Amino acid sequence: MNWDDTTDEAASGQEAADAAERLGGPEAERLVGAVADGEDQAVEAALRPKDLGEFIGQEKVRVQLDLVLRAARARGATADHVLLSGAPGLGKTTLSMIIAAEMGAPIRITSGPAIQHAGDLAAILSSLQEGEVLFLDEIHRMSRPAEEMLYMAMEDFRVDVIVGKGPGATAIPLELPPFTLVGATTRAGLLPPPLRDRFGFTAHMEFYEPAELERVVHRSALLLDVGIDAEGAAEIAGRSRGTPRIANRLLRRVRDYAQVKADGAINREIAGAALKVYEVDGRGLDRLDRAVLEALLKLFGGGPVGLSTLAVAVGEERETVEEVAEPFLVREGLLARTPRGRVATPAAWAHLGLVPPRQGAGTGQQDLFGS
Ligand SMILES: Nc1ncnc2c1ncn2[C@@H]1O[C@H](COP(=O)(O)OP(=O)(O)OP(=O)(O)O)[C@@H](O)[C@H]1O
Repeated sequence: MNWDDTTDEAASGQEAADAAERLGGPEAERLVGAVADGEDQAVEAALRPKDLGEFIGQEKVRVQLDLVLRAARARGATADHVLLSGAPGLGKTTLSMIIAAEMGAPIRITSGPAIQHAGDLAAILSSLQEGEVLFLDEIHRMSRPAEEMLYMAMEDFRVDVIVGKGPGATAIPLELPPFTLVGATTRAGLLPPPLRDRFGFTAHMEFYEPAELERVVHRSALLLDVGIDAEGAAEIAGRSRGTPRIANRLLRRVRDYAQVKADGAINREIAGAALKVYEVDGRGLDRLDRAVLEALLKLFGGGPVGLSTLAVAVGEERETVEEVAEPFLVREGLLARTPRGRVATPAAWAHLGLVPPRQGAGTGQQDLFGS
């Protein structure tokens, strides 16, 4: 993205997903990364809410979806196709499973990158049962021919299978049973309008409020059989970057600490001490986030400074700073991307406990160190 783009894309969490796609390691390996790692995948199934009543937060989406599903059930029909957009770890997969459970239907799970040929999609579609939910994660990464096949499947429950090549190729129509497609994307804006228009219901998932994440932490602690008090849950929730997946991951790390260093129960002190060990600060910033902010404030007086210079200063790739660290810093209102370069906000100075330079007083180095 351009360096003068501002908050919109970053705030939506799209960059975190892009970073995961392109950079893999740096985002996927972070304790506060929103993308699932191997351990998450292993334990998440046990922590997923099973019905809409158990699903925390996302009030608007829950109410609207409840209506869509109840109405379909009352008509004895298959539910409309549903598009879920939002950052990684906010509950899109969970919601797709809930849709299937609420409809009493089986679910098939696949993803855009796994469907590279139209034939791959035809094979999946033709083996669906009546009423089945097909969850297509990262739907924006499907190949073009598969996407075009999906248009017809969604609208007419039919696909044309092309047999042969060149002038002799023929299209053989194949009837499909009615099914519900649940598409998930971090990039709703990238979906071609004909695809977007074929979804009967579109839901945008927002980042969670701290109070909602506290409920997520309490619920998960109960399922994991870990004792936690209200302040301990608040401490974890406040550092979870608005994302249930991160809240659950931090809870597991704090649980380890509580088991080794105390009696296994989690309170504020234990949570704070554990997350200090893992270098996740009170606002959910990790080592990389803080290195970027510190360089911006201490070396460049709060900016403006160019991205490449900032990246060299922290010893990271430009892309890592731009796509892994910055989106959350922008979303938190700690850093701004301006046409002249990266600039720290007053909140950034306050967060690191530093004093911003006076207007026109140079880099602010003296103020920073209290002289
Ligand atoms: N509303 C919620 N209430 C309770 N737990 C939740 C909620 N949303 C998500 N979770 C938990 O967060 C974890 C991640 O959720 P999920 O896998 O559904 O996210 P996702 O949006 O599909 O992520 P990705 O885009 O990376 O696949 C799950 O283990 C689930 O238990």
